[in-house]
Amino acid sequence: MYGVTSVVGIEGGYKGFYSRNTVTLTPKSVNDIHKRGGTILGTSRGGHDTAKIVDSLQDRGINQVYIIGGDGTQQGASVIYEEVRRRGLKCAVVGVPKTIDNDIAVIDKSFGFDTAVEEAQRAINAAHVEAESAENGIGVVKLMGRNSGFIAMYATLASRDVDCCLIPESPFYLEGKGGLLEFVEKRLKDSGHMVIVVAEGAGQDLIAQSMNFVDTQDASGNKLLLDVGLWLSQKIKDHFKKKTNFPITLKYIDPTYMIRAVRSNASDNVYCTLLAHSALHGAMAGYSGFTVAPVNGRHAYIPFYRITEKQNKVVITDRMWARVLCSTNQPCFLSHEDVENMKHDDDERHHLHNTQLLDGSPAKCSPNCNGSAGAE
Ligand SMILES: Nc1ncnc2c1ncn2[C@@H]1O[C@H](COP(=O)(O)OP(=O)(O)O)[C@@H](O)[C@H]1O
Ligand SMILES: O=P(O)(O)OC[C@H]1O[C@](O)(COP(=O)(O)O)[C@@H](O)[C@@H]1O
Repeated sequence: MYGVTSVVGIEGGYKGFYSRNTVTLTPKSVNDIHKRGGTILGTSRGGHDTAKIVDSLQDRGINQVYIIGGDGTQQGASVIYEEVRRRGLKCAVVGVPKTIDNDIAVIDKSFGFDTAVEEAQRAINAAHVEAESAENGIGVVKLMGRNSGFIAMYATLASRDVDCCLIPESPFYLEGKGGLLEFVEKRLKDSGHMVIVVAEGAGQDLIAQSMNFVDTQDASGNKLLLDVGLWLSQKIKDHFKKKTNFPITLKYIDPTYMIRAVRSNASDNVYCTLLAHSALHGAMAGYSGFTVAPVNGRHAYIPFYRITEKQNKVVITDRMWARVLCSTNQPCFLSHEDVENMKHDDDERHHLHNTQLLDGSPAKCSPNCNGSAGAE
């Protein structure tokens, strides 16, 4: 349609720009990739040398670059775009949102999220079957979600077999009145079994405290997480060990990488096609410096600075989290005062955001240097 003659792939993430040769991508070579999990190009953490990346774009004569990944990747794309602009290069920089965590701000959802939620159902179902079959059976399922608990939240709502959902945004505590252990005991007495879904980033402060853990980071600068599923399982076992006549059977399931590795589902496949079309039309129309994705159901071009200014997180004073609490009947672990304070903070943030929009803040999604189209 646009008469493009050459499309190349960069292998191994950002560092692939300057440490590897490109691979030629043709309609034939990518024809079946939606039927596989993972990535044909490979991925990596770290390795963001902006100057070298833009040198490589320049040397290779690349005039459109499509960068696929999560919120860290979009941050990287944003600084590449700034450098491309600073050098005055004719190269469009486009971000495509792909992460199962759904932690990219502004957009309706990221590619991969639906698939992850769907696959998480299998693990929850297994945990439920195991828990139901044993005396005082407890199934603990860990799901991905480093800072954002969307997978855990949606999987919980979708499955309806979950008795308690723990996410990074909602602090919890174990001991004492209103604590998790009290709830577990009560639920076992009432139903004889239960399923707990925990997002990998939940309760990290609690674990760090109990283990005197010092922060370490991966190559991308992300905090290395401790295994909340193992920790929680042990705490629950320890609690019931102290009780006489209350034997439990706990099964811990960690399906995280199995979930990330599956092929995308039908809804994500369609979504991916729309993202690709939209991204391409945007770059061909002369835009640059944007992430493409639907916002309130409409495909939009969102300037990088809007995408990178914050992370998408579950708002625990919103209705969706209330629906989870309603469906599980779990404690909310917060006092009335905590909730009011959070609401107040959210209102203030919302007000500030709207004021910035009305003020007409920083740069807009800019037209590409070839300037064939696009309004500021
Ligand atoms: N603030 C940043 N500035 C520039 N590059 C970044 C930034 N954050 C992340 N990156 C780059 O994006 C890559 C992917 O980020 P990471 O957080 O690992 O994954 P994700 O894209 O899934 O969030 C990193 O390895 C790094 O090269
Ligand atoms: O953004 P992606 O690649 O879909 O995956 C996000 C998930 O990957 C992780 O960063 C873990 O991945 P790695 O073990 O490969 O570093 C999780 O913390 C996070 O929930």
